Order: sequence, then structure tokens, then C-alpha cells
Amino acid sequence: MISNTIHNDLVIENGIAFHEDVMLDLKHLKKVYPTPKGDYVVLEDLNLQIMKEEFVTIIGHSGCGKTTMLSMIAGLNEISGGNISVLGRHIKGPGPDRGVIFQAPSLMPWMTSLQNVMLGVNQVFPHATKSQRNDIAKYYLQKVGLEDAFHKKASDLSQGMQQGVGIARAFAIKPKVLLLDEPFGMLDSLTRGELQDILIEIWNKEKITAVMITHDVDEAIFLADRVVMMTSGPKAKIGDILNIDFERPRTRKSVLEHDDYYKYRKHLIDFLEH
Ligand SMILES: Nc1ncnc2c1ncn2[C@@H]1O[C@H](COP(=O)(O)OP(=O)(O)OP(=O)(O)O)[C@@H](O)[C@H]1O
Repeated sequence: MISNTIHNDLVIENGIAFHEDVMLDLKHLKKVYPTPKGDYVVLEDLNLQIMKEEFVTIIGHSGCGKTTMLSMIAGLNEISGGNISVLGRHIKGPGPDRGVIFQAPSLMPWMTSLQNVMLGVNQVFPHATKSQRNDIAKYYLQKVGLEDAFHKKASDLSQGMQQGVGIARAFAIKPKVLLLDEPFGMLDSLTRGELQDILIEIWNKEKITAVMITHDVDEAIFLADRVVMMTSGPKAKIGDILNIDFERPRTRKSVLEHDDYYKYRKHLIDFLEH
């Protein structure tokens, strides 16, 4: 049976119907930055659909426009052409349906971990009681292994712990889409691995959609259902998409030992080298 909801969310374009399984839809997206030498067209005619509960990683050469695309999805960067919709609705700016995790966690350094997470929770759940909001913030801090650091000032935490607070803060506002811009780029490989595992565990439990930029091909494969490859700018667009068919839950060992691993890796590296 087709429910009314599906009917309402049905979009017909060029005779093709898209329904509510599509979480994010980027259509003919364009971004132009004005520069002293004239307009610089970073993205042009970029089209991408991301499904509900999908984990998509984005790779591409430095400067091709990955952050530009992500910040436009976040509603933090104006769209020059085309449109972006979340569950069929065009975005008009930032909103609690999209959580963002940046490379640097940008916490309030004088506030504790708990206070930092509470900042977002208070905004998104103003009608919950103080104790309910506290519980939400503590739950996610605990999920990232920071149960002993609720009352530690952000400036006293290691980089990995600070990024953990950033992850807790993003999940605590219960977004539909999580946008991650190289969140582990500044971390050592051990901490990086730990936070990747935590991220996947919470993502899997919360059933949200994740879009993550990374420069690390192995990270891109390990985390993703699909790896999206962007062409080099100017006028960057989606160059190729690789489906990663490994079962979940995944372990690094099982991924590395899988027959397809080197095939996937080669595909991505070939794309980046040409
Ligand atoms: N506000 C701006 N004004 C003018 N040009 C900009 C602006 N922001 C970014 N750019 C340029 O747009 C291009 C894309 O930048 P962007 O940061 O989106 O790329 P990226 O793929 O995320 O790069 P990296 O992988 O190095 O983080 C670059 O050439 C950059 O210099």
C-alpha cells in the first residue's frame, strides 16, 4: 500500500519518481565565489542524491570544493544556483535537522564538556526539563567515552577528547543528517581509529544519514556505503561513485582481509591520480 506520506513526498522529474527514501537531494548545484580577478565557479551542475540512513564519504583533490559543498548543505554558505533539499524541502539556511562536525571542534574553551553539549541541546529542546536536557547531553558524552570528563573545561581536554565532545554535541541535537568535514584530520591514527568506531556505532544506532569529507582513502572505504568522488575544480561536480558492499558491522581486520578491498582502493586511487 502506498501511504499518503509517500504520495506527498513523491517528486516526479523527467519522468522519474523519487520518494521519501531520499534524505538529501542536490540538484544542479552551483557555487560562485566573487574574487578580485572575477567570479570563480567552484561547483557547477553538481547532482547527488543521498538516501536515508546512508553513510557517504566524499573524496577529491584539495581545493576542489568539498567544504564548499558541505557548508552549503549545512546552510552556512549561500547557494549560487540549483537547490538542496532535505526530505523534499529546499533548505533556506542552517537548521537542527543538520548537525555539523568540523575538523577543529570549535568548543567554548572556558566551558565544561557538559556545558558545551548543553548549548546545542538547550536550543533544540527548549521545552524539555533541565534534567531531561542534562540526561541527553550526558548520554552522548558517555557514548564517546567522556563520562569522567563531564565537568572538565574544554581547554583542558586533549584534541581527541575535544573532538569527542564535538561528536557528542552533534548527535545530541538529534539531527536527520550529520555533516562531517574531515573530523579526524588532526588526530593521531590510534585516536582516529577509536573515534571512527564510536562514530559508526552511534550512527548505526541512531539511523541517521551521514556525509563525511575525508582525505584518507582507507577511512573513506571503512566507513562508507558509497564513496563519492569529486572532480577537480573549477566547475567541480561528481566524477564517480563507488558502492562499498562490505557487510556491517565491519572491523578493520575484516575489511582489510576482504577480497574486494584492494579493488576498491585501486578504484579510488586511480580516480585521484587522473
Ligand atoms: N570565501 C571564498 N572566497 C573565494 N574563494 C573561496 C572561498 N572559499 C573557498 N574558496 C576557494 O574555493 C575553492 C574550493 O574550496 P574548498 O575549501 O571548498 O575546497 P576543499 O575541496 O574543501 O579543499 P580542502 O580539501 O583543501 O579542504 C578553493 O579554490 C578555495 O580557495
